[in-house]
Amino acid sequence: MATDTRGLTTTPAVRVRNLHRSFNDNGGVLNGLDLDIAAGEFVALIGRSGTGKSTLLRALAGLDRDVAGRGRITVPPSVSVVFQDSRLLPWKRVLDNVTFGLRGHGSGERGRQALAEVGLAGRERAWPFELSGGEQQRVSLARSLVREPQLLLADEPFGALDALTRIRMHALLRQLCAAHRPAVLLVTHDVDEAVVLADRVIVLDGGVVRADVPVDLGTRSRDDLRAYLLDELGVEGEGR
Ligand SMILES: Nc1ncnc2c1ncn2[C@@H]1O[C@H](COP(=O)(O)OP(=O)(O)OP(=O)(O)O)[C@@H](O)[C@H]1O
Repeated sequence: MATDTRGLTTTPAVRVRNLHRSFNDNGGVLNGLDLDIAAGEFVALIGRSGTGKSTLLRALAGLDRDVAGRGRITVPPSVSVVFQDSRLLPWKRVLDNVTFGLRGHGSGERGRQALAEVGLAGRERAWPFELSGGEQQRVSLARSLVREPQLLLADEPFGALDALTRIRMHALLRQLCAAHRPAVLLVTHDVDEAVVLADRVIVLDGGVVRADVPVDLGTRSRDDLRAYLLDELGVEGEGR
């Protein structure tokens, strides 16, 4: 059981217990992983290349049903996923991409609102190819958030963007999460991104959680946290 800021017991939005995943006989990728994410909590997941970050995210998204493994996963009913590429449908206009699959009255208006929230008011009738990479990721975020997910899974969503656009997208994601309060699991290679965005940073290694570090800037500076996490990742010369 997780506890909230008042110390009260809360049911986590995400609960993973003893999760195992393997792709061949060379050993497991996930080896008994446990993880809780509270409702509204923003967790960043870092780890060296090939440690199983995407494997974990896909397991939470239910996108790995054919993969060998066991363990218990509980996620909320409403889950959205954002990937590094925006995965927009090229034959649909921006608004239709956002509202695709949405049912019910007023979905067009909800889509328009979501586009306004990500700074794309007026681009509803554009085609995806007319947008920049950053704008396409904004549409992808709008498409996720219009569904009001209780859990947002993001796999390197800003990995393909230039540094300035990334910074803008960080601000946007923070703003969207403050407004909608989904639980978030963000997979990233970027320790700075993790520290800037997350309430908690998890380091994956050997198929389990190696470190679970709250981002509490009252007790620790961002630089200190960054150095600590780089140490945990085994990045020589960058640690404390
Ligand atoms: N569909 C698959 N079939 C076989 N092996 C796979 C498959 N998906 C992942 N793997 C293997 O599982 C391991 C973990 O992969 P995963 O993509 O989860 O790592 P990651 O931490 O997200 O890596 P990166 O940071 O490089 O994106 C890797 O060794 C990878 O080769």
